Amino acid sequence: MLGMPEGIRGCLFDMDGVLTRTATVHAAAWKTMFDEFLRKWGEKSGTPFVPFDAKADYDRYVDGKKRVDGARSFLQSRGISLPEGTPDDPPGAMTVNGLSNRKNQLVQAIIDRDGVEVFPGSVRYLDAVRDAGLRSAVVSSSANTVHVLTAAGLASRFEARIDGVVARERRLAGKPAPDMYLAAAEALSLEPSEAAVFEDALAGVAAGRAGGFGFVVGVDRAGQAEALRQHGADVVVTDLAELLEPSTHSGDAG
Ligand SMILES: O=P(O)(O)OC[C@H]1O[C@@H](O)[C@H](O)[C@@H](O)[C@@H]1O
Repeated sequence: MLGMPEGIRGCLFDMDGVLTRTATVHAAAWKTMFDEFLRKWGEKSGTPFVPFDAKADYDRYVDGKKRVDGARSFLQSRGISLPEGTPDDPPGAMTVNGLSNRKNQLVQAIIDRDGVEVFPGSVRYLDAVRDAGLRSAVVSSSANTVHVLTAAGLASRFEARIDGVVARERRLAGKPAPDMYLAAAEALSLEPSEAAVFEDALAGVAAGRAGGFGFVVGVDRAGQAEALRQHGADVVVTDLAELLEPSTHSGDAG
């Protein structure tokens, strides 16, 4: 009925791009910040300005990761090494933390201005999970998770939350390491094999595979179904509601 194998007792949901239409909001904020930076960097180093690609660069280096991990990972892809700085660096300072803080300023401004849209199919799926008596947690790298879930009207839907704030407090490694998902399974008193992971990011499905979870659902919002499979998805859907009608999705979950 939920499009998952027997034995799954709980669902661990990524948020941005799975529950809420916020992956594109993050991608836009990353692009504004990195393009500001890359222009300055080009002038300083005498190299041409090559803009951040909000699809290719975002999907490959940034999506699904903790903020500073995403910043560092993209900079590395361009051979740029900046000092780490500290979390209270001013937004836009030429450090990994300063650039990350600038991106956060931008993303929060967009969310405050435009609000948050939920995917209706995901809300239907959350309803079905609750009605089936399964447990559920949200597992997001975002330190803005509470703010986004509240704006989306989903804050009371989950029994556990492992997000960017919790990961920082508990020093959990970020996705693609499985640690955040493992912490969520533990919070629900489930073995990884009893939990399903729902992810739209390559780093996220990789975390699901690395943690030995019972089922990894790739949610393809960006035309990257094959890459999601290669990184660890057992099945790929374009919307969670497809799992409520199992015959329409491609994969091995009958
Ligand atoms: O900057 P935040 O809100 O802490 O979010 C960190 C990351 O959270 C992830 O959920 C998003 O996929 C990334 O795009 C984002 O960068």
